[in-house]
Amino acid sequence: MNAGLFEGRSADDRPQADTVSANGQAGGLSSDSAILLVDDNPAVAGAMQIAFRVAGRRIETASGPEEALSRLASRRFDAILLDMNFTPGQSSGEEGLALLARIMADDPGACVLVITAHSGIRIAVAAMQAGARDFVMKPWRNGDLMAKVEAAIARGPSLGPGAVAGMAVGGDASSSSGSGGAGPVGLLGESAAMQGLRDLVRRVAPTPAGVTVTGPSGSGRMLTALAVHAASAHGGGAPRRIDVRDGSAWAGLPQGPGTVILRHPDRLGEVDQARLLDRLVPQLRCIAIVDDLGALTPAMRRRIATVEIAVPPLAQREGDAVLLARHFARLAAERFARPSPRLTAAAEEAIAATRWDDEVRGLALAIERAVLLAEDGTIDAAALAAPAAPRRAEGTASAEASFDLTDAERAMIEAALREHRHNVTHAAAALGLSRGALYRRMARHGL
Ligand SMILES: Nc1ncnc2c1ncn2[C@@H]1O[C@H](COP(=O)(O)OP(=O)(O)OP(=O)(O)O)[C@@H](O)[C@H]1O
Repeated sequence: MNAGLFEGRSADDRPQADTVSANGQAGGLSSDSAILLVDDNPAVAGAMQIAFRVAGRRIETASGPEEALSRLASRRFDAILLDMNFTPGQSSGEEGLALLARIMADDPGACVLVITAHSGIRIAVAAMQAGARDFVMKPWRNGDLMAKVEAAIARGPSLGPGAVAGMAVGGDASSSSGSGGAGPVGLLGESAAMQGLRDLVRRVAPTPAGVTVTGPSGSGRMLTALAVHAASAHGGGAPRRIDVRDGSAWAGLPQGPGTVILRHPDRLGEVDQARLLDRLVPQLRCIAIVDDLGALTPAMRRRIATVEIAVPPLAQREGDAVLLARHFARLAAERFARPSPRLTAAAEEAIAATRWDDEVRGLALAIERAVLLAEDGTIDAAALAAPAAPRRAEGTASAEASFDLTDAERAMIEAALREHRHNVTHAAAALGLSRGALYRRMARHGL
């Protein structure tokens, strides 16, 4: 927040010769190094953007914690420059320290340099204790700034007090620098439910325990599974993902140490679950996404479901729908090369009040559509009410009556599954079917 730019425009404002190599790049920073600057002061952001661009670096900016976390959820940065105050009049550094704690908890390998005023040495020390790799004092000299960023990236993560052994995504500078590895996974949301979910992920991920991820479809189960993997000992590489309903995919099951994300083991019958179990070697860490824990055989449950992580439906995440909507709006604007749109207050109210079909995925789709259709960079409530895909009315005849029995059976099964939050055992009971019979019908309808 505090002002403070360059100490005048001198030769020092340019990167110093000893930090620039023959190809014009500063020392250890590659030309595709991406830096994230988190600062709400447009003058600081503008000055830093110029400084990094002159040095041939790419830099993105975020004006506060929400935007910073959104950007960090969509890509990995080689270094993060973090201002410590974002609210006018604030100088305690608490906002910056809170954001630093969140960044380090999500990714202990993150390379963070904090930006403080000269009077902020106490804050800088607290930040270093919390895992920051260095600090930059305002006003800064561009040569020093580049050298510090370069050195911090090259140094690699240290196991500071905030770091949990085994959780760091790789232990050296190269694996933390974003080019390789799966990188951290941003599970956004500030609701108590999401904070609890992230805590559980952090506690469970470093262990070899089998984890099942449950919750409604579209709520972020795969993202949660990826977050468990990213924060685990094998988090440096992409995990194998296998939909076990596809028998031919079983050949891809790792036969040694590693992690596999198994989709839908609960959709297999008992015999196939036993066969699958035989293929899961002891050193393999399993993270499974299931609709119905009760459909797992006891043996399968013991192997893959030591801990359950239940992803809460959006309706149970106070305030998160709007935050996610802004995140998806930013992502969509980037993807479609549009200016980042603003959501009106009415649009945000509508987003918070809507029960999103298909959960987070449904919200993302509505926002993407609205971004594409937005004409003046604004998304209002009407833009969100854009035509939804025609849905069969639940339990009633659709507008265009259909007497197709296959369609009717599928509609009833879908309705029962929705009603019982994809708990197959309960849905089967409601339909008067055995679980096996329901699974067979679900398979027939591709559900
Ligand atoms: N908390 C979150 N923060 C950011 N993005 C999210 C979050 N939760 C979900 N998403 C995004 O929403 C979309 C749907 O999430 P995901 O694929 O994880 O759902 P799912 O529950 O695994 O769905 P299904 O099992 O039906 O495939 C993805 O694009 C994901 O990145």
